[in-house]
Amino acid sequence: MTVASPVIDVRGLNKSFGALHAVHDFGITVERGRICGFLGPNGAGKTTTLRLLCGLLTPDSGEGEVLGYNVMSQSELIKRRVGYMTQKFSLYDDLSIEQNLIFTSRVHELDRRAARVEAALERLGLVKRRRQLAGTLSGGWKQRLALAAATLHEPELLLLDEPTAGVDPEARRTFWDEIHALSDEGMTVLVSTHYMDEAERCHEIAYIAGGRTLARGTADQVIDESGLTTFLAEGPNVGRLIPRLRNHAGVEMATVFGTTLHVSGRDRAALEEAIAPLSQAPIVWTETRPTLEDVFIQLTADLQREAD
Ligand SMILES: Nc1ncnc2c1ncn2[C@@H]1O[C@H](COP(=O)(O)OP(=O)(O)OP(=O)(O)O)[C@@H](O)[C@H]1O
Repeated sequence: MTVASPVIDVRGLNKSFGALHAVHDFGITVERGRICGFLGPNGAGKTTTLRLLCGLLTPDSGEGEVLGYNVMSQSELIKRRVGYMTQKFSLYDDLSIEQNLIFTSRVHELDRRAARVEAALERLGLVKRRRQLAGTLSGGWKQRLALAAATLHEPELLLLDEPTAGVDPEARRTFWDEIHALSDEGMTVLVSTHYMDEAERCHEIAYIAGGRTLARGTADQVIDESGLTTFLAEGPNVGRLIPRLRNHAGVEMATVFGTTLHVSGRDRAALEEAIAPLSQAPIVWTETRPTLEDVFIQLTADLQREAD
């Protein structure tokens, strides 16, 4: 692999479990040092896609390379060069932080074990807690320990499956600072998440639903390409407008966010027609840039309509 080659360059990946086609024609190119976020509803196929890319599952069909190795035939070589953090905490509750890291380094038969463990403890701010049992750590610290374990062998590609699910905002921010620090050093990161703020912290995102990639690009590109227009209503009890909007042609989504109502659709004229009769004081309407969440709700609704 030359320096300029993408770390991931795959096309047409498919994976079925019996009759369930979990991943349809998945393709992606990710350059070195990029953080790529996978978003999508539960059961969309994000975990399966991550597993296809790190060599834990072999695609039924497809082609391409991960870290310069053939994704169909060299999964063993890929597996050894990636770090994978699963959804479940998979370390030992009854071992200390340090013992867990030593154990992981032995399982992977790493060289320079003591130095690697020490560096990981320092990097993730775990030195003071090194003797604390993993089972007694809070969610955020557990995730940092899991990240330390997943990066101990200095992988070139890191796959994180919902790494911050259930972790408080402060710990999530610290975790993301660490992901960005790794990326700045050249680590390529694929991360699945349900959090919109995390999607915005990725260099690029892929939105997956029903096993298909429905949108791909930077957050701005995904918003621009959605073709959505969004109006925002502010005023007392804006939620009461929803029943009058939902069945109106042109209104594809009407959802309350806090004290504001977001109304979106792709047909601007029809949307303006829908809100016109509701534009009376004290309700104030303004046009706003659609958020990623607006776009994702829209994409999932499209898929649902197709399925019905
Ligand atoms: N080993 C397996 N055997 C059978 N079905 C599976 C297997 N792994 C995943 N599936 C199914 O494939 C589909 C995609 O699952 P996957 O875990 O990839 O989705 P996901 O997007 O990661 O979901 P979540 O956000 O809930 O983690 C689901 O319907 C799931 O039940």
